[in-house]
Amino acid sequence: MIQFNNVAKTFRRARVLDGISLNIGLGERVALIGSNGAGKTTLIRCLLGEYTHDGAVAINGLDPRSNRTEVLGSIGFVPQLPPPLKMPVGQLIDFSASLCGTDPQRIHAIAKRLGLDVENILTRQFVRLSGGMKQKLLISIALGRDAKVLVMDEPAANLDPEARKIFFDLLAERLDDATMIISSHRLDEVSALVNRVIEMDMGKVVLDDQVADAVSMTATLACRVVLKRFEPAFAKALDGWNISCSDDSLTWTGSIAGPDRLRFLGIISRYTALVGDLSLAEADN
Ligand SMILES: Nc1ncnc2c1ncn2[C@@H]1O[C@H](COP(=O)(O)OP(=O)(O)OP(=O)(O)O)[C@@H](O)[C@H]1O
Repeated sequence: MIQFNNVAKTFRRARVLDGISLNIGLGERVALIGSNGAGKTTLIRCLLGEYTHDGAVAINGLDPRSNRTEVLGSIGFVPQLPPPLKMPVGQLIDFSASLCGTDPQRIHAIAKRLGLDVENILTRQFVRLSGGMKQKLLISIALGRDAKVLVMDEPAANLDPEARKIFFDLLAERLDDATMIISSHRLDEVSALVNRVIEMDMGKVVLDDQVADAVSMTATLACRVVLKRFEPAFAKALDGWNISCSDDSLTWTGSIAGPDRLRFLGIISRYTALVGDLSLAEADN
């Protein structure tokens, strides 16, 4: 579905992509990870047909630079930095919907599921929304259409846990009909969403790993943490998670979205000395 064949890109004299060859098939969900400056965004920009480069890129056999309209019509893209658009939200939705031939109401419906009530902000300039609101709207625009390829740069970074859970559900609904590339600095943020991890460093692919596809994206885990003693910092760290404590603040119970399992355990691991007992069990949805 997506092919990079010996792709190289040089800015001035710096070689930013250094012979990237990858084949990404239908149904693959790729975490594109790597440190700052590794070349992730540049690779994505080549896929979107924005840069000239050496080597070849193809989506369904089409070169994105010479078939930009057709290729962009098949890609839902959530950029790393929201564009500084002054356009009002309602107009932005209508404009985006008309570009990719979808019904604006599909975008409204996804935004609503993510907790963004678009009807109340139709006349507000996009640039004046909060970071999380912008991200929800960009995700809604990317998912509110029949895109065969979803390309997302740190898509869940600004979302609260509730919106993240809904975002994972929305992606789960697209597993059979879309290929996903999710760029991130941190594997723990995206690990449960993906079935392949590609790590870049200094313009090269340094790791390309198929990963176990065991955690269902829609699973909910019942969670229970028993503390040996209470620390206010622990309560603060769990602020925003769907978890609450007993009267003595020692027993914490709640539910965790399946794909958030690793992120949650990462937080708990900072308080290992406090934890007397911990359980996470898959519950029926
Ligand atoms: N338009 C440009 N002109 C010159 N250099 C550029 C340009 N775009 C990117 N670079 C350089 O290319 C290298 C790779 O940048 P890129 O944005 O692709 O990395 P990245 O892996 O996405 O990093 P981050 O995680 O910080 O977003 C960096 O050294 C960057 O400075």
